[in-house]
Amino acid sequence: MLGLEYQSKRGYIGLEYYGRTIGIKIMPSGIHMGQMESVLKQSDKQSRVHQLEQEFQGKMVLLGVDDLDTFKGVNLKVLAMEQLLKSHRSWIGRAVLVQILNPARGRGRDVEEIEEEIRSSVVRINQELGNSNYTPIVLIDKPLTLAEKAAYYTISEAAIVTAVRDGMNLTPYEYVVCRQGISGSDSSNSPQKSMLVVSEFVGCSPSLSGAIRVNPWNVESTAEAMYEAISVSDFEKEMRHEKHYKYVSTHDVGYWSRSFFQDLERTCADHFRRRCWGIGLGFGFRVVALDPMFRKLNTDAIMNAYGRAKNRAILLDYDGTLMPQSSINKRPSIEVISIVNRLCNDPKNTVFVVSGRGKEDLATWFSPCEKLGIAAEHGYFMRWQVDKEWETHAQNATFGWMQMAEPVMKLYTEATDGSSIERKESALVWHFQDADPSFGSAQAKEMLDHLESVLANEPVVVKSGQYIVEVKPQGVTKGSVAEKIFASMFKNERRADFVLCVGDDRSDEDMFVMIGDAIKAGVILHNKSVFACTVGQKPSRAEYYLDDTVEVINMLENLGDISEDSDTDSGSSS
Ligand SMILES: O=P(O)(O)OC[C@H]1O[C@H](O[C@H]2O[C@H](CO)[C@@H](O)[C@H](O)[C@H]2O)[C@H](O)[C@@H](O)[C@@H]1O
Repeated sequence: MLGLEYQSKRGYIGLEYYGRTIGIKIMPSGIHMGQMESVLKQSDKQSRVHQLEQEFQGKMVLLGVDDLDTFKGVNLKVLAMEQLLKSHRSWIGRAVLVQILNPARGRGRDVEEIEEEIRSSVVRINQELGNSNYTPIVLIDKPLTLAEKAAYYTISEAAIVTAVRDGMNLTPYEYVVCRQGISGSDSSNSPQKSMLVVSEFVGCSPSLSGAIRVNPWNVESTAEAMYEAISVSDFEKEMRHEKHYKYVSTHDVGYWSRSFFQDLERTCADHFRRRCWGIGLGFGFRVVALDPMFRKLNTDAIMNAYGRAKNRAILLDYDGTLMPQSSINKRPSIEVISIVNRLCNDPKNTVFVVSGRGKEDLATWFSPCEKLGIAAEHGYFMRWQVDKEWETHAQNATFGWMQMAEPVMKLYTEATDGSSIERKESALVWHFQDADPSFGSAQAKEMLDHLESVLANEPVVVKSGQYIVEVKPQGVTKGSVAEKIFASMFKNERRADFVLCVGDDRSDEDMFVMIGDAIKAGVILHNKSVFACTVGQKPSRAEYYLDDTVEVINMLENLGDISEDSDTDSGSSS
């Protein structure tokens, strides 16, 4: 949604946005039941009902209540009424459309034109199909009180809403409540009837499952729906009314406001313990929420813990962690190779580079680091050290989905100058780092949605990363890499008592989450020497951050020095 990460929570959608969860839920507002009931009790409403019952005696009234504007589809409704009478001539003289036109909220040529159009249709139809005793369409274009409108609702057999675009539109709700009447009155003891014909383009339409739904642009089918509404059996009218009244009366504004406050409390429960920072200017201004425990990684603290530990797990992401994102040459520098080697050569250490990159590049680049473990393609391939075989995540995985994903990526590549496709053994990646930034990210959001729908039934996930959209097999995450490393150390009686995990992007968050799970499961000794660290200050599951790759390299260099010193010490003492 909007290219942002979201989860389906219980009954609503939770958007993850700069460290906060934004809850999104459809709440079809509803009416104020108390207000409606007090209107129904008004004496002038009752007397107006009696007058209208006499005025329309022997007639079946279909009712429209709309504002005078271009979107309400009033003329379409009038034309549908004409069609109903022409197709079912037995209703001529018996069916009447009463159309209440609330005064326009503004004036302008479009309003004048639509008003003129409605009037001339009504005059023409009434002349053609009416007579001195029968007016097929009654247009009421003066302001009415709610009590007067309630009287019209009460005497009408069906309410017709044919808007071509609208918001919620509570006319059908008001109609249903008026047809029910007041509890305790004589009429409310006998079963009530009501029928609704509602445009599919109106907000309330999905909530009224007993309504006859129409596309108002289709005049013939709207006419048939209006005919059905007045001619079905009384029993069916009662059943539909009962269903609607039950929903409308229980889901009023009070219900939805209580529901809203419950959701608000649940969604924000966690926000109170976060620290919020305003960053950026103008349209770029954002509120970022960070955990109060989120802090800069202290070099002394990690060096002390490192020095004390006996079994260390060190998991390092590559791009954005060991390698600056801006670097053109992506090969690790001699300095990085030397630091990684120093860490690997310490027998207390299990060191892994955990990356989304392919295994050939990583193996070539880190070939001087013989004891380094490599997890490539987010862990689809893992190798414990240079002289060991590559392990594959799933032996019998199928990749037929690539033939579905690639044409979609090609479409976006053709339309987005500077973008390209990377084919890995287990994944396909669309890159847009060299495209226009805003167009590239807009295309990426659209493509992500497109791929998710095309691949909905395939065993893959579609993820966005640093200027990439990637399709990869389900279950392949850096989190499962971390899990395997901790489990293997535990099995070999080398349970980790020091964990350093550094990464910069979304895929690395899976490792941070897994570390928490491993602590709970006891696979890692305790959490005093656990350093989950993201690169850059941003919402993260990591407790620590370092500002950039330079700080990461400096910190690793310090740890490498400790290992080298202890190696020298043990060498000299032997
Ligand atoms: O897990 P990482 O080590 O962070 O790797 C993730 C992706 O790295 C590569 O993409 C990145 O580098 C590209 C330039 O070489 C750049 O265009 C892109 O924006 C970066 O995300 C790699 O190509 C991807 O397959 C990895 O998933």
